[in-house]
Amino acid sequence: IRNGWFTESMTMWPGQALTLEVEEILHHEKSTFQDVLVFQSKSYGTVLVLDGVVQCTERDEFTYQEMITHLPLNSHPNPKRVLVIGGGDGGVVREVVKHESVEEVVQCEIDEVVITVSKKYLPTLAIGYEHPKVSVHIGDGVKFLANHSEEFDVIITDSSDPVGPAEVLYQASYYELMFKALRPGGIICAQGECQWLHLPLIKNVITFARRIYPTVAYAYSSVPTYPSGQIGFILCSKDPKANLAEPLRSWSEADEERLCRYYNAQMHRAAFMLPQFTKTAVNEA
Ligand SMILES: NCCCN[C@H]1CC[C@H](N)CC1
Repeated sequence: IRNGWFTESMTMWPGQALTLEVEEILHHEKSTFQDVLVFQSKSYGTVLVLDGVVQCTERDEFTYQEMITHLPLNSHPNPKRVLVIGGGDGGVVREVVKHESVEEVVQCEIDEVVITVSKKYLPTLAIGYEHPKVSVHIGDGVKFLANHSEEFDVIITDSSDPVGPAEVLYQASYYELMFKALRPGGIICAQGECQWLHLPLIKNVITFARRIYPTVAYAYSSVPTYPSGQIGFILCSKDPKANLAEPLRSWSEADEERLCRYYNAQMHRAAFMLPQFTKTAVNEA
């Protein structure tokens, strides 16, 4: 942080950076896994940063949390048991419990410091932890999945970038583990990086995902404080006939208004409509 500004500049997105004006540093510590920083920004509310990378801000987190959750959940006919890998800030579990059909949400987060810090400084996200349907397991998602077979209807991988603790979550072996942990008809949704910055990575993940799952799709949404202002999602289904781009279930407009600020049935469909350069890359995968 220099003269009151925080800058996110990473080799993962060379030649560009995001800078946010800082009002106050709220917390800064090194956990076992990563550097954890929380600051009050001038215009984006409280900001969580891990190893120098913006994870979420109070102002725009809802776009990402709603889309990574409701794209898979509204693509499943009757989701009862949901697993969240990562998601330490609590935003995804806050969204999952909005689905009446869900009976249990299990979250596996490797770094307890992220949960503790989110409960203290990001209460509008960590509110998810207060719900009776939510149970939290502190540990490595890969190890957790290895001990669970055919248990979950939906698995959401709410991860940071493929550098550091989340690197293993972008490999074929991890997608095989999720496949094994899914019930028949199960769906996974993983943080899928950005079409402007990571097309080779996206192509690589889709290529191996297609060897494991019968249905694979890429979607994206607008998130101002993520690199290039967008983030993608990789969705896979065990159902060969699944059309992930068409919501199987949707709320009434009144419920959409009550429950979400970004997601609705139209945005669900729109998320899968890709610009030509991405569509070509995804089709070639
Ligand atoms: N719940 C927030 C999860 C973090 N999502 C990622 C953070 C880092 C970004 N470069 C990409 C999305």
